[in-house]
Amino acid sequence: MNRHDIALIGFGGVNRALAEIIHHRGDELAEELGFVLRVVAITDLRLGSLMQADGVDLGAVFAMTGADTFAGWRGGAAVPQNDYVIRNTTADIVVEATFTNPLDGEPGISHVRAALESGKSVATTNKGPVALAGAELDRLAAAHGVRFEYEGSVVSGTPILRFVSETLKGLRVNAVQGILNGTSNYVLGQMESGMTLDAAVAEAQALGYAEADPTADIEGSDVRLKVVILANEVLGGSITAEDVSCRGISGVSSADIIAAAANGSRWKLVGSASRDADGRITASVQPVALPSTHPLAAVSGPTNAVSFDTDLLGTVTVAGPGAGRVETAYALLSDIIAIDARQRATAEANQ
Ligand SMILES: NC(=O)C1=CN([C@@H]2O[C@H](COP(=O)(O)OP(=O)(O)OC[C@H]3O[C@@H](n4cnc5c(N)ncnc54)[C@H](O)[C@@H]3O)[C@@H](O)[C@H]2O)C=CC1
Ligand SMILES: N[C@@H](CC=O)C(=O)O
Repeated sequence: MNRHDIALIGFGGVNRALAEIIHHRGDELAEELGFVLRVVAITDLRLGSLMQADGVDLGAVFAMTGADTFAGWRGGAAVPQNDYVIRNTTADIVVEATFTNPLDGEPGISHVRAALESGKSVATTNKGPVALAGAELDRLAAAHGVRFEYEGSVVSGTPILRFVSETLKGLRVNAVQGILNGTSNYVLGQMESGMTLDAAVAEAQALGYAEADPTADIEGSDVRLKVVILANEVLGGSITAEDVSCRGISGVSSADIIAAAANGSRWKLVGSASRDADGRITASVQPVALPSTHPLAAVSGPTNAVSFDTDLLGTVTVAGPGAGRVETAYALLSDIIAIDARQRATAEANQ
């Protein structure tokens, strides 16, 4: 049976959840998908790095506690030798899930670049490389005959990007608007129930929804990156983060929320982008008090929703999990499945 060897770069909530899926559901997935998944390398800031071409014992990794590192393990080191591991691992797919850096996309961009340059396909949930260097990395992947997949960079495991590129084929999407951040939506909901912003953020962190620095969720820079990705992927734009005006939810007070509720409205952090007749893209992130009749008003908790304005079908709205460790790990699995399908199609075409 075909096999994909995986290198996990970053071993926090999302990549650990992917490793658990592979560990617990690997046999079932192999039967269903026709390929085996095996982890052959892991790097993480806290754990160090591990390269084992014959497959990492994931049970032993899950059993690590406290200050344990990979030092002393066969093929292990106490420091995360990311570049060395990415370039020298026997993996054919590198899964990048280190933190999203909204300023310059590093170290994610360098990790993805190193993987593609060394002939490995990449699956990532890291928004930095996609939003800040997506076009360059797409070109690099094509030049090396490998894939760069990033379904989880927008709306977690809910397959927004492939929904547009595969299911909405033939339609022209002119605008996109959505609730694109699970943490801020969860926080606004908890504030509706009387919780403070700080307490609600702490809950979102514990639940695995928030960024390493939750300022990105609250001040809107996370949604800003997602708007860039949607504008470029879905509307065919080539905008940058600077083109997206951005205001987060820190200015929305409990009093604002109570006043909105009295009018039947709910505050939501809305990201949007639209293309005018000349092809110019206008994009923004801002909190809006939506009337209860608005399709996005009822979207609660870490759920996200995106509305696509299309020429032939009118508005199509998709809702689903927008954050969460397991939900986002599923996005990575869907990327791996897409990489496998593309490789098989190429192999068949070359026969
Ligand atoms: N958690 C979620 O719901 C979602 C997360 N994402 C993105 O997925 C990525 C991972 O998210 P989580 O696992 O939740 O974050 P996390 O903070 O739990 O894990 C990130 C891991 O990367 C490691 N790391 C950071 N810098 C590193 C470096 N230079 N070298 C090696 N390891 C490094 C950290 O030690 C940590 O274990 C982030 O980019 C996040 O924005 C995307 C969609 C949803
Ligand atoms: N912190 C983000 C995670 C997904 O991108 C969010 O809350 O949406």
